[in-house]
Amino acid sequence: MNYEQPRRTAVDMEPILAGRRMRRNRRTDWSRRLVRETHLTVDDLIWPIFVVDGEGRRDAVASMPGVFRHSVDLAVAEAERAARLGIPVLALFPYTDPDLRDESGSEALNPENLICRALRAIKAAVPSIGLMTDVALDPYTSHGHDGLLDGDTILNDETVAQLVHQSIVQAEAGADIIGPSDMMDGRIGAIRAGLDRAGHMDVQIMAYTAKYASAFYGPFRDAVGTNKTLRGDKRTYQMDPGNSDEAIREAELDLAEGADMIMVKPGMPYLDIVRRLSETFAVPTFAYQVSGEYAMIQAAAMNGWLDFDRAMMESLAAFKRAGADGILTYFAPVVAERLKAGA
Ligand SMILES: NCc1[nH]cc(CCC(=O)O)c1CC(=O)O
Ligand SMILES: [Mg+2]
Repeated sequence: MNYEQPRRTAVDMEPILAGRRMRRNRRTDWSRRLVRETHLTVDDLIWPIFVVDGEGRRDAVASMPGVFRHSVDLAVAEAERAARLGIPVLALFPYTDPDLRDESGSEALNPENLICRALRAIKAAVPSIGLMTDVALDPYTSHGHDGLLDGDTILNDETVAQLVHQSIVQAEAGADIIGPSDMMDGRIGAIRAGLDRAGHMDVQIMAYTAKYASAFYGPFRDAVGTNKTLRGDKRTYQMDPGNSDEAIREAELDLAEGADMIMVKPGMPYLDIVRRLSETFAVPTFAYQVSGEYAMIQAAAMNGWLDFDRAMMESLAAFKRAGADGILTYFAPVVAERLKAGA
């Protein structure tokens, strides 16, 4: 068979193109760089790290290859590394000893708890880095829920009162940004008022504004030990994955209550929400590329099914394109190193 184009089927392209050739700008590397609309920089990164009791401890998280739970001394070393790389903020998450977990999550209020000790140690050693903390009760409760339970019911207002207390304890220990991830109603306003009354008017709040009831949190729950403790699911407080307008109302409320920054979580499956919120509100809008997203890319790369570097960088570029001002990502140190190398 001869597959050569017979002359008579050749189309005259000139009237169709009329000189409009999109590929012109894509021909060379310098031109692609020149016309690129969005850029990822190290300033976009928030690095979530896990801390655990002990000393010299570095426990691998099985479902998150490359991620560890660090004891406070080694978390300080990680913070030094982050500062060297220019990462602006670390987000701290505790693996609470099972013996310290109880029905009401009382360890969350202990000024000597793991998170507070980590905050003080990192602040003292690396004063230039921003520190964000998670406000919710799940790593501290025996049932793994973010709130207080009465039977099977999460008590909203009672929970909020405890979250206000938790926030003040964290601010006292040195938290710069409070990150309420619990999805109780009214907690942003209550936390703002509580922080102000306690003299912490400069402590920022990044609200987990549109946090969905997602399967993509699985590996994180391994890391903080809540896969073992969690009874049931979080669908009475986290958002339904089918909803988008509801995210707008959540953002309106959080901003009216005093949030300095808003966040969408998970990230990649919810880029439409990132776009809507960043366009609608024009306030600093963040996305959390969660543990399950990290695990997906890592697992495929480890199998040789994806090019790790390219998939990672493309996934992060997508957040910028969607309008995010920054990304919480477990890839942060690897990305920062890659950006520093000029790649
Ligand atoms: N308040 C808990 C919390 N804070 C951050 C994450 C998930 C982060 C991730 O998956 O990387 C979760 C999990 C949950 O709601 O069960
Ligand atoms: Mg809300």
